[in-house]
Parts: sequence; structure tokens; C-alpha cells
Amino acid sequence: MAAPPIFRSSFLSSQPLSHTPSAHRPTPYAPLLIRATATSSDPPAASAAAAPIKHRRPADENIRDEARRHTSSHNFSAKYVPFNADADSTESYSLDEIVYRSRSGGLLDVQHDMEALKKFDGEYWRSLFDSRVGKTTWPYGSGVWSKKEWVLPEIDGDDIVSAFEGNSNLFWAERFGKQFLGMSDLWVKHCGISHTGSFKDLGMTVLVSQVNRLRKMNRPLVGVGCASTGDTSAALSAYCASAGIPSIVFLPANRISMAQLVQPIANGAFVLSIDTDFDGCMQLIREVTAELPIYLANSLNSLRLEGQKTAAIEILQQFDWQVPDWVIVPGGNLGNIYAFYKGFHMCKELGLVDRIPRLVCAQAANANPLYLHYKSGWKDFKAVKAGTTFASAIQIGDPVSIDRAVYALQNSNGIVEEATEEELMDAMAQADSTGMFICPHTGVALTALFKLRNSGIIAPTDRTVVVSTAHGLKFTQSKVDYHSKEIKDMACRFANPPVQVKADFGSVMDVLKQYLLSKDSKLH
Ligand SMILES: Cc1ncc(COP(=O)(O)O)c(C=O)c1O
Ligand SMILES: N[C@@H](CCOP(=O)(O)O)C(=O)O
Repeated sequence: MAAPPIFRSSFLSSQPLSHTPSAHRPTPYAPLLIRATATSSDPPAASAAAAPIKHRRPADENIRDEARRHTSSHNFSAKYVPFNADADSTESYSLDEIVYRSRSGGLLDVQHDMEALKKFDGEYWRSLFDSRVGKTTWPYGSGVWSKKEWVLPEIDGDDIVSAFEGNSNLFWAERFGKQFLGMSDLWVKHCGISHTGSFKDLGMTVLVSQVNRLRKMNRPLVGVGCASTGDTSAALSAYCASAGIPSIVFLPANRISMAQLVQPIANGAFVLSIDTDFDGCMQLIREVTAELPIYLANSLNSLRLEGQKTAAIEILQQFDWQVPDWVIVPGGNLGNIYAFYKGFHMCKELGLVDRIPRLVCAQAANANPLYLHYKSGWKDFKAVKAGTTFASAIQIGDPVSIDRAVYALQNSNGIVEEATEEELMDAMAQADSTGMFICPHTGVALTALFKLRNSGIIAPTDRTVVVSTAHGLKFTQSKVDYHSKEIKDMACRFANPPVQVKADFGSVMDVLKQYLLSKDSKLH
């Protein structure tokens, strides 16, 4: 069979897809590739000189209009099915239905038509996803929507609400790895360097886009609501504001940071500060969304995880499709650990990689129901009353996605670790001292790494990725407390408080000389 032509798109990229499709592939219809002129005679990855001249779109056209001209048909699809259902289960729901639970009250999962996706080989998908990185093409400029065929294949580009989220930095933690862990291949996936400062943007673009579609279909949805420890509410309110959809957020009073609280306020959400903890808020939003035309935006809603799973695909892509040995994720409501598993697993099933990494879920010791469950040998799960933790976004005692998390860990030879308050704050300070500015939840994940390195489970040369879930700037008060040594019963070993000094030259010189001597023995 003659190799199908390589499609070149002047609007997608100046670089064509450079791979030669497999000889075994059925004649493809180039899913969502642009129906541009086939230029099979051109060499792949042609030089800049040979690249086609790109014309700017007409002045009266925006990037959505431009995308509309280029859409193509395909037959990928997805539906809701009961999570981890028996093979003979026939229960399923259209994604256009408003449903969060299976008939038996269990969780749902978004199931893709894998047979349709498998008509294209791993090389095809790798090349397609790679061709979309770093562009402003609607909607593929988003790290989530660059994987649209695997996320919400049927949504119209016009309905998508995106801030071009994703494509976050995979940071080589050279100094931290070397100095504190003797590791040479340690990476931090900065999912918190994002539109609203946390990984929640990845899931929220999907959920709000689907709500946008449902509202256009005249489904009775007046608004979207969530319970939140601060990050879900920030993402929900921003995406809803961008689409002009009302958002309602239930926050546990006095339990989230000021920076997180001000986000939904600024974005015009209807904010309820409720005198309970996150688990109490979660219970309330579930009851309310069952009664009122408010769509539930928490990760109980499996749509969210379709966006979040793209962070896993992105990690593989950033390593040029090589698989890391370990990925460590902080866990609270436990949707994200499953999302990572799902992203990695899809890449394996569709032939992009040949294995998946081992997953580690890290919890704060003050809110550790998954850790206790793991330690009991996965015997019956008990929710806990979550205690106060600096990792306030994971102060959750009754995680809705417990079954998903257990599944992900059992199927990835996974491990669960925990971090005390002192451990997580020290780890955060150590990371910051090497040039990062991480959140306490990432401190929890780094503590897990310290423990697994110290016990020899993670080897010095293992390629390890720590997922940083939120931006440190959302949690400055915890850093202020730590560096002021104002935390009861905590040594704050890595505190770096400012030095108070009189406003005269002699005093300034004295403290500077003392400092320089402590840094450089040659000055002694
Ligand atoms: C910053 C941050 N890290 C980690 C988590 C945990 O994610 P998940 O609830 O999906 O386990 C959350 C939210 O729960 C969060 O906001
Ligand atoms: N940390 C979360 C808690 C809720 O998690 P979700 O993924 O179920 O929405 C938050 O920021 O609210």
C-alpha cells in the first residue's frame, strides 16, 4: 500500500507532520488534521526556507472563525460508563446527559471508543500531538485540547472555553536533586504555573466547555457549582466568567488561603463561606446539585479527569515519549492520581509508549485516609476527620474518588506515603532554597520522595517526576509563618528570616561582613 500523503497545514504549523505513517495503518481520514493540500512530494520536516508562506487570517476573522473553516469530520466518540464496570455491563450514558453516578450509586468514567482510536498507531498520535505544541491554533494551542480526540472528541471547537492551559514546564530540579537526594534525573512538573495557579485548569476547561455546549443545547443549567478547598473554585469561577456562565462556590470558612479566596470573588462567582470543613461543603453541594439546575464541577464528575489526564500525556511528550520510572502526586479528593493513571494507561494502550511509570500518592499525615487504607493492605476503607494542615487544599477526610485512587495505585504497582507538618514545610523550604517557589502540597510530594529515597525504593538514577499542583504564590502565609519561625512545635530548620539592621553604614557593613564570612572561607 502506498504511504498516505503527509498533510501539511499552513495554518496549523509551518512544520509538517514529519513521520511516515505505518504501512499497516488503514487509509486514514486524518482525524482533526487540517484538510490542507497534501504535499507528499515535499520532504518531511522541510527547512524554513522551503516552508510554505503563511498568510495572516483576514482582519475580520478571529482564531475561532479560522478554526471553523478547517474542521474535519471523524468518528471518535466517548460516553459515560460505570467506573471499573463488569465486562458484561451495558450501562452507559451520553456525555450530553447530566449524570454523575451510575445506577448503583457508584462512580462513572468517560470511556473512549478505543477501537476507533486504535485505527491509528502510536507514531501517528505522537506526531499529531507534537505538531500542535507551542502554537496559537484554536483550540490546539491548549495542552488539553491538543489532545482533543482523547478528551472530548465530539465537542465543537466553537463551544470550547479555553485559556490555552497546560503545556506547563517540566523543570529539571538539578540542584535540589543533587544537594538533598543525590539524584541526577529529578523533575518537577509545574502544573501550578497555570491560568489560575493550579492543575484544576486542566479539568475545568473540559467541564466548562461541556456546560457551554449543554446550555447551547438548551439543557436546563442555570449555573455551575463546586465545593472547594480553594483551587477548584478559582478555576471554575475563571472559566465560567470567561464564558459568561454563573458559578457558585461553597468554601469552608477560614480554611483556605486569602489568595485563593479572592480568586472567585474577583471573577464574579457567587461565594458561600460555610461554617464547616471541605467534606461538609462537598456533602452540601451534592445535595444542592441534585435539587437545583446547577451542574456539579467537582471531580466526582468524571469529565474533569479527562482534562487532568493530559498532564500525564504531556510528561511523556516532554521526555520525547520516554517513560519516567516514578511519578509522585499529592492526593486529597483523589481524582488526580487516577487522572494520571488514565493518561499514562491510554498512551500505553494506544502504542505511544510500552509501559507506565510507578505512581506514588502523597498525603498530609493530618488528612491521610488513603494512606491508612494502603497501610491496612487495602482492607475496608474508613473516612477520617481531616485535621488542619498547611497543605490546606488536601485537607480532605472523605475523598470522593477513593475507588479510582485504589484502582490507579493497584494497577501501577503504586505506593502511598504521608508527610507530617514539619516534614512538608521543611521540604517546601528546601525546594524554595534551590530556586523553586512551591506550594505546601508539593512539599507533601517531596517528603514522599525523601522517604522513598532514604528507604532505597527510589534509586539515585531513577527518573522521577514530582507533580507540583499549585503555585507557591497562593500559599505565601505558610512561608511567612515558617521563615518567621512562628509555628508552634516546629523547628523551622531551613528558615531564612530577614535581618533587622540599623540605618547606618557601619551596622550594614558589620552584618554583611558576617554574612560573607559565613559564605566564603577565603575571607577568614
Ligand atoms: C494544590 C492541590 N494539590 C493537590 C490536590 C489533590 O488533588 P486531588 O483532590 O485530585 O487528589 C488538590 C485538590 O484536592 C489541590 O488543590
Ligand atoms: N483541592 C480541591 C478539592 C476538591 O477537589 P475536586 O478535584 O474534587 O474538585 C479544591 O481546590 O477545591
